[in-house]
Amino acid sequence: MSTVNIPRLDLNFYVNGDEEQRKQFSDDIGKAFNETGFVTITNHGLDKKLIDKLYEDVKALFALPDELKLKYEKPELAGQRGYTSKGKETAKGFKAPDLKEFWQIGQTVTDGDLVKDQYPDNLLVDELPSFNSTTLEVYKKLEWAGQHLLRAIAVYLNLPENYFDDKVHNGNSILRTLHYFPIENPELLPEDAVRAGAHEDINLITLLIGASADGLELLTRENEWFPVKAYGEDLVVNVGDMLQRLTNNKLKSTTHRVVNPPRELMKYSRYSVPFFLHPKSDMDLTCLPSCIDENHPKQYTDVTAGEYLDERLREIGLKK
Ligand SMILES: O=C(O)CCC(=O)C(=O)O
Ligand SMILES: [Fe+2]
Repeated sequence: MSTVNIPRLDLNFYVNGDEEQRKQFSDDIGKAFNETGFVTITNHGLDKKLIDKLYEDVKALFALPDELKLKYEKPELAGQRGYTSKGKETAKGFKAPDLKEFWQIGQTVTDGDLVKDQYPDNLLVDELPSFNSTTLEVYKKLEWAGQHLLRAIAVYLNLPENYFDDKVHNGNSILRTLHYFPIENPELLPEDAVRAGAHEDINLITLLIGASADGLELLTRENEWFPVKAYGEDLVVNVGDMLQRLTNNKLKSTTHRVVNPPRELMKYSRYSVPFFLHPKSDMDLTCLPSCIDENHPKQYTDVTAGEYLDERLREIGLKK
């Protein structure tokens, strides 16, 4: 099996470090995003207590009866807010849907920004007020961490440090709480049914809480699957297709999946919480001129983030 370097980086080095530490952080994250598309991040601003509380609330949500959760499934929202039931999302190129259900929370604009009109309101879980408040707090904290990671990436790309700031302020980010549900009879599953089929994320970067659980794997350049492991409460952070597009493939949106556990463990749940950091929909994803040269001809047509998101949601069956 090939070995893959997924460095563990301390966000505090970038946020509060001296010049040398900040430069080191930018270089390290840029290099890892160029090579494997994945890093793990410590000192990201979410303490263990908040993460434990989040998982407690997420478990309580999915433990609610299916009929009750279905009350919060709104097909007109294309899964972007509230509940998406089992069997709804299918990775591109797969026949069987992923073995998961999820709940998504979007942006809450409170500063009068006109972008508010573009976003549907979040659905609140009447039965679990603490789920609503915890996820909102986690959303804000991950937005903060993501903004600082993008600053470090902008420096690596020789852009102004604040290049992404106004593009992600009040952006269309999504916090997804995920439940890979127990399967009592794995032998009855369709052949290609997995927890999450091989895919690339759509957004700029993804910050994932809970990747200490087994199952997440990335596809190496040698076309081998390699397990991604995070230490303790570290976040796993990876490049999505929007950032890959913007950088004309300089930063890699690496294919990943969540495999099924051994048969005897299929009857246990797996939970995870990715935060998909999206810009506002008017962000121009045209390849940066600095990422195009003789050896790296332009690979993508010009598109805005909003147009691109629409196209991708149709592909995975969430938007009709
Ligand atoms: O559950 C995980 O560990 C990863 C989930 C994921 O890749 C996704 O939802 O895009
Ligand atoms: Fe993903």
